[in-house]
Amino acid sequence: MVKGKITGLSVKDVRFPTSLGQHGSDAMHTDPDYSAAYVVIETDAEDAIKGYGLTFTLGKGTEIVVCAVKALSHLVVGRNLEDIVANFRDFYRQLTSDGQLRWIGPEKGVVHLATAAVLNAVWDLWAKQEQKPLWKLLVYMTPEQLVSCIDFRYITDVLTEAQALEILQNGKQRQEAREEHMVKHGYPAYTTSCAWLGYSDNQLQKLCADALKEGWTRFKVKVGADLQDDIRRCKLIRDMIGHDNELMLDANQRWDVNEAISWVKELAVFKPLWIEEPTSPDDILGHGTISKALAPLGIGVATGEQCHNRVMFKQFLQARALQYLQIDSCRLGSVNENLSVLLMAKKFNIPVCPHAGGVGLCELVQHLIIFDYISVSGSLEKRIQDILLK
Ligand SMILES: C[C@H](O)[C@@H](O)[C@@H](O)[C@H](O)C(=O)O
Ligand SMILES: [Mg+2]
Repeated sequence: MVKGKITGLSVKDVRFPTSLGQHGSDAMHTDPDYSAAYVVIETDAEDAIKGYGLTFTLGKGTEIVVCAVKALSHLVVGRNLEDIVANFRDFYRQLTSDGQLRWIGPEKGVVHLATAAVLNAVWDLWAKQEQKPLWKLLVYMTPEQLVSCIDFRYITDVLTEAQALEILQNGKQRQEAREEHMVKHGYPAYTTSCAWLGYSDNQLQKLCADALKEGWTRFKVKVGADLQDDIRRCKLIRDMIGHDNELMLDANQRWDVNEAISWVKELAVFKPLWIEEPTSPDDILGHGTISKALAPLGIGVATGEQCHNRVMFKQFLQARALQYLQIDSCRLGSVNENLSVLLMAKKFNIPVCPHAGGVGLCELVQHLIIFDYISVSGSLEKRIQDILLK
């Protein structure tokens, strides 16, 4: 039973000096300080349970997201949790359609990151009051309840409410067996922590050897700044992991479209599964061109960590511009918007491989992808989740 009126919302600017060790560095973010705008909401309920939510940021940007969270808080404080979850679609709309704040979005950029942090806290509060981990709350919601959380505005040309319901109803079939599988085996994952761009070859070798020893079988390497460095590093890692293990590349938006194609062709000998964010995250048709050019080499295009919203994902899917869809628990408008993207991916039969290279993201997004397996896609084929090693 959900209960209580939201009586307070606070937000903290939390930063870790990861840039000192070049942890998290890539071809575009050379000095990232992993950070978060961290939201806590309180209610007047006797249980005193609080909801915790965050959005991932890098250093200075956190200041601005914190301001945006404060600007949204009047839409949250004073509301009854029961009313929010009974009509979650409306609440999502109120947060994303505020007459003054939507001008600096809409549903993108700082204001959308702030929306994600606030809504993540609301979902956390709901799951805690129900005494379930978030994935289980989602798995045990009815298809009607799930659909009532989604804002279908702008996506009904590819996914109507009725179609979403049908997918979720089908997802209920043999759901118990998939839940058991998740509890026993967990979700397949790859490590992104061995080969940040600022790491030396020695460091890369050591981390890769450690990860192999721990049983990791899939590895992501940062590329995009210097072709000769990329060739050397990819060779190093491929030689270590062999051809039974999987290699993925991530360029973090470094290239123009034609440059991406020619650069990745030079790296094709290392047989990467995908090239991630080869160009601007907004260039849907550019991703389509790259996908087409690399398909004969067996290399897919992965993107999504900086894809603003469901509308962009809709177009990526319509344009067949990605082969691996990387949802992010804090870039999209929390669980609500991620649900719509999971359902669209199912409709287009595109595997979802969540992004989680950032503080808190691994912990959050695993709930969404476990739900996806149990209740939406029902498949683990070509599906792996991003994981940071401690
Ligand atoms: C700045 C960050 O570490 C990114 O490099 C990271 O999210 C990366 O793109 C990833 O896919 O994990
Ligand atoms: Mg990435």
